[in-house]
Formats: sequence, structure tokens, C-alpha cells
Amino acid sequence: MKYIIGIGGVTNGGKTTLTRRLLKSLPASCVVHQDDFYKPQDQIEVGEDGFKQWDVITAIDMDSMVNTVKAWLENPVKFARSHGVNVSSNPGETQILIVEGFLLYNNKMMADLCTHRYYVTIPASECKKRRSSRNYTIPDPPGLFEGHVWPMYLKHKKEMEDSSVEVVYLDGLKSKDELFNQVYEEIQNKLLNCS
Ligand SMILES: Nc1ncnc2c1ncn2[C@@H]1O[C@H](COP(=O)(O)OP(=O)(O)O)[C@@H](O)[C@H]1O
Ligand SMILES: NC(=O)c1ccc[n+]([C@@H]2O[C@H](COP(=O)(O)O)[C@@H](O)[C@H]2O)c1
Repeated sequence: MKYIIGIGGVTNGGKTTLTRRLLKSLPASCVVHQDDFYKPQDQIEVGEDGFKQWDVITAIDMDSMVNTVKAWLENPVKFARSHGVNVSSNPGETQILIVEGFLLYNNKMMADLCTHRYYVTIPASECKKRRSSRNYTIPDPPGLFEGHVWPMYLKHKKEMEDSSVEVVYLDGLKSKDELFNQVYEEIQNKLLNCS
């Protein structure tokens, strides 16, 4: 069986941290990070808000991301080996891909590819605090959080909710251990129930 677990949600919610822990604990699992599909900086438009539009889905090459996930689906063992993950090729063995990113479920194809969807949330104040100590390849200009990042987060969350895609919300204020234990246990139970 093949499972694709989405770890979506707000910037700095703890998606990458949770994903790293899951990868360590789920044997032979692979990962696809949405950040790796950002378009080059010169293709990122400046919006009416005056900011470079990093927090919109068109800033990301979603076709390429979807194709990468489809390549995993086609042949998980080949995908894993070409990404340096050591897997056996026993027929029938469970294969797991984790897809991680802040705008996963605003693309219907990506949302549909996920067999399990998690969505991390944290309040604006915590998000701003965590983001201020983060080093992105392109540093945030002054005012980006209030002027672009947070309004776009709210807009995309609403769009996702209006689209009725089913997600399991995760409270990103919980400790890293609590979040990991919750998701790990749920995944184990779901996979056992599905097999
Ligand atoms: N559960 C948590 N509680 C407190 N801080 C966290 C938690 N998870 C992650 N962090 C911290 O928040 C920052 C962003 O985490 P990261 O996993 O990179 O978030 P994301 O991938 O969602 O942007 C990092 O400094 C990380 O150590
Ligand atoms: N990876 C990049 O090239 C890049 C550049 C500028 C901003 N960002 C920021 O990355 C955020 C999304 O990633 P996280 O969910 O890991 O924070 C967005 O809020 C965006 O503003 C990323």
C-alpha cells in the first residue's frame, strides 16, 4: 500500500520539524517539500500590497511538485533509492511519502493526491515571533508579515475551508514531542486499519 501524508499549514507552525521527526520514525519514508518548488525570484510578482508575492500559490511551480509526487506513486522504491533512502523492494510493503508545505491543499491535484491531510495552526502573535528569528534565503522586508504573509495565510485557509477538503487540524502551540506523538500514533492506527 502507498500512503501520502500531507503536513500543511501556517508558516512557522512547525511543519518541517514534525516532518523530520516522522521521517526518522516511519521506515523507508520519503519527503517532498513545497519550498523546493518556488519559482526563481525574478518571476515573483509585486502585488497591490507593494510586496513581492511569495505567499501565493502562483509563486510555486505546482505542476512540477505534482509531477514529483506522481513519480513517487509510479515507483516508490526507485524514487526512494534515487533520493538516498534505503528501501527493500518487497511486494506489498507499505510505502509512505510525506508532502510538506504551507499551501498544499489550495491546489486540488495536490490535495487529492494526499491520502491523509494535516493542517498546523498557530496564532498571529506566535507566528510573528517565530518568523522573526527565521533566516529565509530572501529576508522578509519590514512590514511583510502584517502586510502580506498573515493576510495571505487567512485568505488561503478560508479558500481551503470553502473547498471542503477534509483536514485534521493540529495545534502548533503544543510541544514538538506532543505533536509528533499525536500524528505518529494516528498514522500508525490509520495504516493498521487500512491494511
Ligand atoms: N511545537 C513547537 N513549539 C515551539 N516551537 C516550535 C515548534 N515546532 C517548531 N518550532 C520552532 O518554530 C520555528 C519554525 O519551525 P519549522 O518546523 O521550520 O516551521 P514551518 O516548517 O512550519 O515553517 C523553528 O524555530 C522551530 O524550532
Ligand atoms: N524558500 C524561499 O525561496 C522563500 C523566499 C521568500 C519567502 N519565503 C517564505 O516561505 C514561507 C513558506 O515556508 P514555511 O512554511 O517553511 O515558512 C512563506 O511564508 C514565504 O514568505 C520563502
